[in-house]
Amino acid sequence: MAKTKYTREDALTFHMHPTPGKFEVQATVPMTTQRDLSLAYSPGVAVPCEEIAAAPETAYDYTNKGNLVAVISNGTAVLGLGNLGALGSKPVMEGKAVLFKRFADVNSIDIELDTEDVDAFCNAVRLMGPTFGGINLEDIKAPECFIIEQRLKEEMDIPVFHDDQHGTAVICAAGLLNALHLSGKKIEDVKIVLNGAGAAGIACIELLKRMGARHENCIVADTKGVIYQGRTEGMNQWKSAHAVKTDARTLEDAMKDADVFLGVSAKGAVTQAMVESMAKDPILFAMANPDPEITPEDAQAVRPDAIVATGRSDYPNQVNNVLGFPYLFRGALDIHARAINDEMKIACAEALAELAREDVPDEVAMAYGQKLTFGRDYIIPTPFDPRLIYRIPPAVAKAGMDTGAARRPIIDMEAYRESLKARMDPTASILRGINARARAAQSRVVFAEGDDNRVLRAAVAYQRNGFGKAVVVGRDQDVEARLKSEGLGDAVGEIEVINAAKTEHLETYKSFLYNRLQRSGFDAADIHRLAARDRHVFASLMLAHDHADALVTGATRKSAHVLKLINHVFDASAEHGAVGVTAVLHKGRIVLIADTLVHEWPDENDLAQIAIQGAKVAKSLGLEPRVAFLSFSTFGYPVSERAVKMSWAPDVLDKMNVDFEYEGEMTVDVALNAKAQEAYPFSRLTGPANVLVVPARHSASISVKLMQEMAGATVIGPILTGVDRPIQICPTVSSVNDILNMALLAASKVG
Ligand SMILES: NC(=O)C1=CN([C@@H]2O[C@H](COP(=O)(O)OP(=O)(O)OC[C@H]3O[C@@H](n4cnc5c(N)ncnc54)[C@H](OP(=O)(O)O)[C@@H]3O)[C@@H](O)[C@H]2O)C=CC1
Ligand SMILES: CC(=O)C(=O)O
Ligand SMILES: [Mg+2]
Repeated sequence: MAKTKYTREDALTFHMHPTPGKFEVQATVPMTTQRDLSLAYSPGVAVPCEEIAAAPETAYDYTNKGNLVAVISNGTAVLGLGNLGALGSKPVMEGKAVLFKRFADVNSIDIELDTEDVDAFCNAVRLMGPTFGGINLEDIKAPECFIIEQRLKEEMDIPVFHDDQHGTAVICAAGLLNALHLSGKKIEDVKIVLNGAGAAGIACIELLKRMGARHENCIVADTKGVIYQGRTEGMNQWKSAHAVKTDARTLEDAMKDADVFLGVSAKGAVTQAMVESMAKDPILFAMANPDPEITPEDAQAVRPDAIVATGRSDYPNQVNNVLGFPYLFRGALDIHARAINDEMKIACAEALAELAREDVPDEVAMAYGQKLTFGRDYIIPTPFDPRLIYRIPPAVAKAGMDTGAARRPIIDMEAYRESLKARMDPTASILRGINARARAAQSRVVFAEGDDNRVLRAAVAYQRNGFGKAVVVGRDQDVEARLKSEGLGDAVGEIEVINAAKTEHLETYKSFLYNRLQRSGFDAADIHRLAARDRHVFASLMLAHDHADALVTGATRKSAHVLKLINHVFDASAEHGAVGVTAVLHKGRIVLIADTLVHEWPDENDLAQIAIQGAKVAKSLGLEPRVAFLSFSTFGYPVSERAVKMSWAPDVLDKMNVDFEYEGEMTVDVALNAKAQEAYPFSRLTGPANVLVVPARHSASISVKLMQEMAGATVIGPILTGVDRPIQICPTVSSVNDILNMALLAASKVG
């Protein structure tokens, strides 16, 4: 798996834009009219206040409590970076909050408490209990974290869960169950060495012991070495509980003949010599963040038989609590749990382990750009597995119900599973799918406009993110100056720059172009000008000669003009079946609008062709296409001469035996709204449309831009489809990210 490359500047820019930090708060009720105001606030708000005061459990009905979790830290053990203080921990806590939302649709807010005093900390958290449905404690160092969690659990009536302890323990247990399964060893027989006797370490070893690991087979070590019976230095009661009778004094001693190494300590704590001394088929979970105790490369260099996991997303086998806390809380919140108990944790671990052993569906493989099969490099589900949301919380909720932790049991588990599926935003997995496919394709993408700083930044990002090779068309000195002015001087040697006038292939390109255009009024001088001076034509020629795999252009000139130039080299016109399809992503929905680029005023045959290309793009994005032909009338009313072609287009498709749903003509609300569709029971659409074929390019442009400007929708495209080679034409207003997205579409051959 390629390592994701980013610079310190990338990390800072990510956190600074579009606004400082990683999330904002949004209202879920209308706040427009005087009436809204009187209901949301005084006087209407008094009614739920009184109800809750009389019956506290109704807070789950009238407030956001039931789906709100606080991520609370004092910053004393921020990842493996040590004590960075409360404020220094805020980026991590904001990060956990957005992970809650992204993976389990749990609303979450970060709270950083500026105290290392256990009493002050506990008081603050306890007092804010009414606000939340659960408390996720994070990055608080041991041993204070044990006291804090224990006390808050006793004092509060909502789940209090220290993620570094139990989240880590649950994922570690899930991964270990599967790793042992693969190496044919049993938990009760294996010799386990744990390095790091803090929050994560103590919880991991305790859970593994509960699951069958034998006390005398487990050696725990910390900065002072092995925790043996009788040791006095650097001890506390939680460490003492795991002290064993042993002659081993150092980690090195302990690792000899060990079957399992678990690291929740610090970067580089393990050497290759230690790994070499382990038993046959060793298992190493080097979980320190952001850098592991030993890298998988280093471990496997000396022990190719090792199964290795880390806490990072850029290696196989990510054993990270991100796989646990979102789903544990989802399940706990949905039963209005009083606590997250051991049974709920074990159910979570077992459900995760079981999921990894199952066949990975194609949609997951597509999202990862590779087939994942249970084995040494896939012992635990990947964090973006869309099955997690409907497989893990039900297991947690059921265990909570079975053990009396539920205040409100779930009656219909099947309906619950369905409701969990509906929580997830499908657009995220689509974007991820494009990313992963581009990464797997490793395409050489030519960026035609090397004289534009946005394009250069996108090209650098494309290559540095490991998607493949970026080639820019431009003059070396100009590109160098531009990169330097963007603070990307170090990218000068990385990116290949091709100067059209100087390339060795110019004569070949010119003769190819002359052959195509000699009977269209172009003479030799025109051909030279086009091939050597026009970067759109030149870049197209590179693509036509397989000197690149994909092309991105259009950021500096109007799309229609660029398309005309590309047509000198490729058959990318309406007559040849080219179509522009734009993806509009908004509020968890995605619709494709076509034709947004090529056909000015399509007739019914063109419209059928546009539908076919639109459906093709939908399928390549993992959607089941449902095409609607749009108009301002629905099934013949009101009658209009201009709209009639939209009702003829389905007739054209009827004769073509296509394999997707289509219907029309209809207005856009009927197309998109299941309720509105009920008025037309004869309609062949089985649900809201996701491909909208519009009557003309002007209506396409108006719809897309209106959504973008008024609703703030994310727009990807127009995706040029129906052309032999992957070419994408960006709108001139594109940002760096838009251009990068277009490059990824081209690279992954969507369209
Ligand atoms: N992958 C994942 O999901 C997770 C990973 N982690 C990682 O685990 C690590 C520990 O986190 P946490 O338990 O919260 O922190 P704590 O501060 O509570 O505990 C750290 C423990 O590690 C020990 N330690 C530190 N450096 C070394 C070293 N070089 N050799 C041996 N022992 C060492 C400390 O020893 P002593 O007691 O002597 O000070 C202490 O016992 C961090 O790197 C963190 O990122 C944590 C949670 C989840
Ligand atoms: C993953 C995590 O919680 C940590 O490293 O602290
Ligand atoms: Mg943590």
